[in-house]
Amino acid sequence: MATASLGSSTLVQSQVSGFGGGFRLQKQSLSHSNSFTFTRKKFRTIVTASSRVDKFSKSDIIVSPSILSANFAKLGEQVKAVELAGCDWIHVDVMDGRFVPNITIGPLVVDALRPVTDLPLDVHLMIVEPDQRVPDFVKAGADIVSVHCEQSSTIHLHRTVNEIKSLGAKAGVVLNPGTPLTAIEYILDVVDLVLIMSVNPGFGGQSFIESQVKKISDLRRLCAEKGVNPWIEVDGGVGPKNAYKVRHSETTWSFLLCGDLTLNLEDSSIAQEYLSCAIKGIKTSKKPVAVAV
Ligand SMILES: O=C(CO)[C@@H](O)[C@H](O)COP(=O)(O)O
Repeated sequence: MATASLGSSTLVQSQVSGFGGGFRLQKQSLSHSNSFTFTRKKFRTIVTASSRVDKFSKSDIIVSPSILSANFAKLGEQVKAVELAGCDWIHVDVMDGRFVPNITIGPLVVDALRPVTDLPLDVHLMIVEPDQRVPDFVKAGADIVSVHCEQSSTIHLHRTVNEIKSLGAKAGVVLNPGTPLTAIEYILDVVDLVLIMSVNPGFGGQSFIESQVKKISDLRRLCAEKGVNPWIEVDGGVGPKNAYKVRHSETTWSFLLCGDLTLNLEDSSIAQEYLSCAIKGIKTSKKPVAVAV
């Protein structure tokens, strides 16, 4: 079967070029005393998590495709393919089979992806007690770590958000479709990003929940009242046909649109074109105009 492969020479080249501002060479050891241990030691070019994200402007429309739909046997190649197709960040969906009914990946996969791309790794933790795992994900190379505000996931939200920031990553907070904005009112001043779930978390390929459009407008109003300007990310069921609903071009506030990009394309001849069109389609999505007949 043909794949969306871009070949290893492309990968190697992009590892030695394409870095932006300040980086340093550092021997890195990943270790944490949780249910698994990193023992791998290696030399790696380090770009700080914040500097990768700070290269983006809040007025940009950012497309952050989810790796959930990738062929995991070809993950590196497929991440490179979406990068070359023009995406901005890579969205990494981490699920534990407890907070959500699906199990995906852990820090080892983030660690494996880090040398593949210099795009920000935007890690969404759909797990119970994320504070237990945050250090592993940041050490593995996450640039943004987002945790759920629901108490069935994060017990001490303010503490966990501050923990993420103290480790040098950007901190995001996530709301399920049924969770009201009041749940994050008192941490809006400390978060870098708010992620509005426009599907119930756990699976790709679900339909966009329309009621979340109002929640996004209400969030923008709340942020304005509080004088804060976090990234606003909308995740689930977003594609070229409906992205305009969650993008508000009248302001300079950016919206990050995840999902709806099928990474798992098996035909390399159409994969790159398909991905480029999908990303462009999301960024330029417009409300259809009624035509008189
Ligand atoms: O976090 C999730 C689902 O829980 C999302 O990131 C989805 O993976 C987005 O995929 P589509 O809904 O666009 O297919």
